[in-house]
Amino acid sequence: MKEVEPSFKFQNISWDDAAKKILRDEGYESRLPDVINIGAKKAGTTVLMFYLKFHPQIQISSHGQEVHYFDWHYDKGIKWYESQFNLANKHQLVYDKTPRYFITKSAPCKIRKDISGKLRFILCVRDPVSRLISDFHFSKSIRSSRGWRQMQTAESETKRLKDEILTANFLINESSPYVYTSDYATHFQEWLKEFDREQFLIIENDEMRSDLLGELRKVETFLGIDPYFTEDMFVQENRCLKHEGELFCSSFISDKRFPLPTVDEGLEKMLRDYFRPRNEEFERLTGRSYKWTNL
Ligand SMILES: Nc1ncnc2c1ncn2[C@@H]1O[C@H](COP(=O)(O)OS(=O)(=O)O)[C@@H](OP(=O)(O)O)[C@H]1O
Repeated sequence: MKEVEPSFKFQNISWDDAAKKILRDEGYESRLPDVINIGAKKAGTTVLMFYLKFHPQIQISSHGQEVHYFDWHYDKGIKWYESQFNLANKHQLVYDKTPRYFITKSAPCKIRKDISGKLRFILCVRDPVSRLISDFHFSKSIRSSRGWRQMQTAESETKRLKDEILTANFLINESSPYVYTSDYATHFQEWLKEFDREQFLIIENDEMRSDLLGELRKVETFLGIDPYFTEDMFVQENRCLKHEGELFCSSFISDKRFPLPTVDEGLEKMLRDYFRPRNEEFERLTGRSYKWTNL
């Protein structure tokens, strides 16, 4: 009898399914995440995933994007969630990054119920005021047309920012999503109702900007995976990574083709006064200090 070529065996199934079959034969399987980067939005979550995906023991979503299961796609079911990730072998960890989970009140409880085993979380944080400005700028920049952008000035952006984050009585508007997302203590409290503090690694944005390799090593240690990143891999001011003889570069700098708002002394003081007690509470909850807590 004629031997059937392996490629022939797969001719009625997609290339993707054929590749998956080969991987399954080699011990790869579909799995729910072992580690979730829960946020916060605009605190450096993309750059962190860009590098971690090169680690041989990390598998991310197959489309390389945020999965948004526990906030937007929960009705699609857990099998759908599982199917969003690359197959992983027993030495690898499956990694989800969806910064909106951090502020989704129902997410911690859903995650605890739906994913068994000892999950680990990475929480990226940043000076709440600079996070707020980045979030404000970025949200509008992705929604707005080029014509709109060209008409913006620092003054018009400052006015728009104030309209968004201040109430009619010129107080900080707690329900503005920009303000709300930067109130780390309120959100983290919800996570601590369901998980132990030890399950979270906090990555601070300024520390990641000044010592990317150091922070990646913290992630490796926290996740119990082999040390992979070395100094010589990072080139062009950390924007590119040398991996298996190739150079991979990406731009993580948000689109700032129209002016940023100006945060004058008065507004900055209001924001700092608003966030200070919340930052202090966040320090207490996380058991570590941040340079921006008492600014
Ligand atoms: N190496 C490094 N370290 C720390 N932070 C960095 C790094 N590279 C980029 N960035 C900044 O990360 C900001 C975007 O954060 P996120 O990727 O979490 O944004 S998002 O929520 O996924 O949209 C975004 O901030 P802004 O530029 O202020 O908007 C990026 O500049």
